[in-house]
Amino acid sequence: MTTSVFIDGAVGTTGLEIAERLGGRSEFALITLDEARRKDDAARREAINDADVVILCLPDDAARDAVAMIANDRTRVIDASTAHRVADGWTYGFPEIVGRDTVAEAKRVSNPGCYPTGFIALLAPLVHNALLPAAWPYSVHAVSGYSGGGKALIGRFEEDRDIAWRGYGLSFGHKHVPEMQRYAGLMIAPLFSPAVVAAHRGMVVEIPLPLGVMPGSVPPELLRAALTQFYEGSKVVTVAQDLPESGEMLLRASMEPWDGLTLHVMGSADGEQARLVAVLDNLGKGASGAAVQSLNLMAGLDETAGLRL
Ligand SMILES: NC(=O)C1=CN([C@@H]2O[C@H](COP(=O)(O)OP(=O)(O)OC[C@H]3O[C@@H](n4cnc5c(N)ncnc54)[C@H](OP(=O)(O)O)[C@@H]3O)[C@@H](O)[C@H]2O)C=CC1
Ligand SMILES: CC(=O)N[C@@H](CCC(=O)OP(=O)(O)O)C(=O)O
Repeated sequence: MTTSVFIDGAVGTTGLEIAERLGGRSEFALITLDEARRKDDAARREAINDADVVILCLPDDAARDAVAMIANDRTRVIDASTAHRVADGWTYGFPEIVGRDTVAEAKRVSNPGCYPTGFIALLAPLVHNALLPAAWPYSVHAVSGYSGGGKALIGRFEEDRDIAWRGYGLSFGHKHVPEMQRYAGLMIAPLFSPAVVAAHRGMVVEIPLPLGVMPGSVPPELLRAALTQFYEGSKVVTVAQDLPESGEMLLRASMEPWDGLTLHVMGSADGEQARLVAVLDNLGKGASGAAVQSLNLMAGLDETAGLRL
């Protein structure tokens, strides 16, 4: 059976990468709107209601408007925006965390944010299994390639080649904090310090852990073992067992599209400190790859079909 798919926002950064991953796949038939009609509400309404699955790759307000255009009981949604990530009635599209069957059966799926993907992948299994405390003020430092800010930020970084690093979120309240707190099961909102580097894609999310002063904490090796067991069998998420041989971690500006996620647990010799680090592609498991993974499950297919792993 063919699943018809309409990508609303198909020529944006996320939309284009989803279309690339669906290209040549006979299980899906893409509904497309030409340049003259892609922002025409009547045309979008028709395409949305014709589709079995609509994937929203739009700014938050436009995503809310698109959902309001659905006038049938059949059309299912994957929303790549932040609009519905902690909204009632929506399933968080993180199959490894919420369960593959839950995503497969969902009608309204909210694609996780790019930074929260790394944060939640590292913390949720450990907090849910009481290996790390829920009542702790976690910090999270992260860098993203500039494609994370869509067409506008890509334009800015490609115009001004002198920006090497851009810290932001300086007045707090970043839009990703609520989903990080909710799905990692935390009692206290994490302190989030995001930044952008002069690379098109790629992301590193780091959570420093002062284990020695954290109540009920366990040694770093146990944290790594628990994550390894949790993600056993996943073709998308890998837990590194050793330190990189070179003794350093690199994000390369030439990174190719990649839909995987690698988790690292690095611990000090005395076990008093650890660094949890997630490495991903903001446009891969952080956006388009995750949307295709959920779409595969919703269509009853292998979750990794068409992914770049
Ligand atoms: N980039 C990333 O790494 C990630 C992005 N996301 C989310 O995905 C969504 C899309 O982001 P991204 O692809 O980066 O953004 P872009 O700015 O690259 O693309 C957004 C697209 O939406 C189009 N658009 C805007 N308003 C409308 C409308 N009313 N009707 C139809 N089309 C419209 C834009 O048109 P036009 O081309 O004319 O401007 C543009 O093509 C956002 O909500 C973002 O938060 C999520 C995770 C990561
Ligand atoms: C580098 C950059 O600007 N990143 C964006 C997050 C990516 C995004 O807009 O998408 P999601 O919220 O859907 O993940 C930001 O920090 O606002």
